[in-house]
Amino acid sequence: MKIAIVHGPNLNMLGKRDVNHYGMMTLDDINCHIQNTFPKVDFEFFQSNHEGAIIDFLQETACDAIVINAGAYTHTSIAIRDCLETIKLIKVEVHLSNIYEREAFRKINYIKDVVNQTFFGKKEQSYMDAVTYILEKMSNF
Ligand SMILES: O=C1C[C@@](O)(C(=O)O)C[C@@H](O)[C@@H]1O
Repeated sequence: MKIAIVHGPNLNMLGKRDVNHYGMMTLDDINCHIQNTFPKVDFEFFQSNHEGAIIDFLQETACDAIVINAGAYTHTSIAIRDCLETIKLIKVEVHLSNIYEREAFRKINYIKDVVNQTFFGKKEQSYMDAVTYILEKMSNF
């Protein structure tokens, strides 16, 4: 069982972004934290600042489930939404910050209704909750 962890634009800049919203961890810290928390799970980590590259990755993935933080594309990308809608895997959306308690434009979410679940507002813990959700869901199959 392999889980893809997909990080969208600007998430490679974690550590330099607003710590109040995103926490202190860098992207490498978060990826290591995920792997260390779930040592028996095989992960594929992917980050891109490019919408098309994210879509290419999603279309080609051989993973069994997807965790995606689409970053700002969450609020703009019908293309990523359409891509996720086509993929018949367990898909979980995450956000470090609470997108529903920030600017109005962050309340627009093109992704939330083409994924199984969304976790947000708990900084890196949002990713851990997403992986736990997937593992529980897969153990029920
Ligand atoms: O880049 C990001 C990160 C984010 O997805 C989050 O993880 O909280 C929230 C988005 O609104 C923002 O554009």
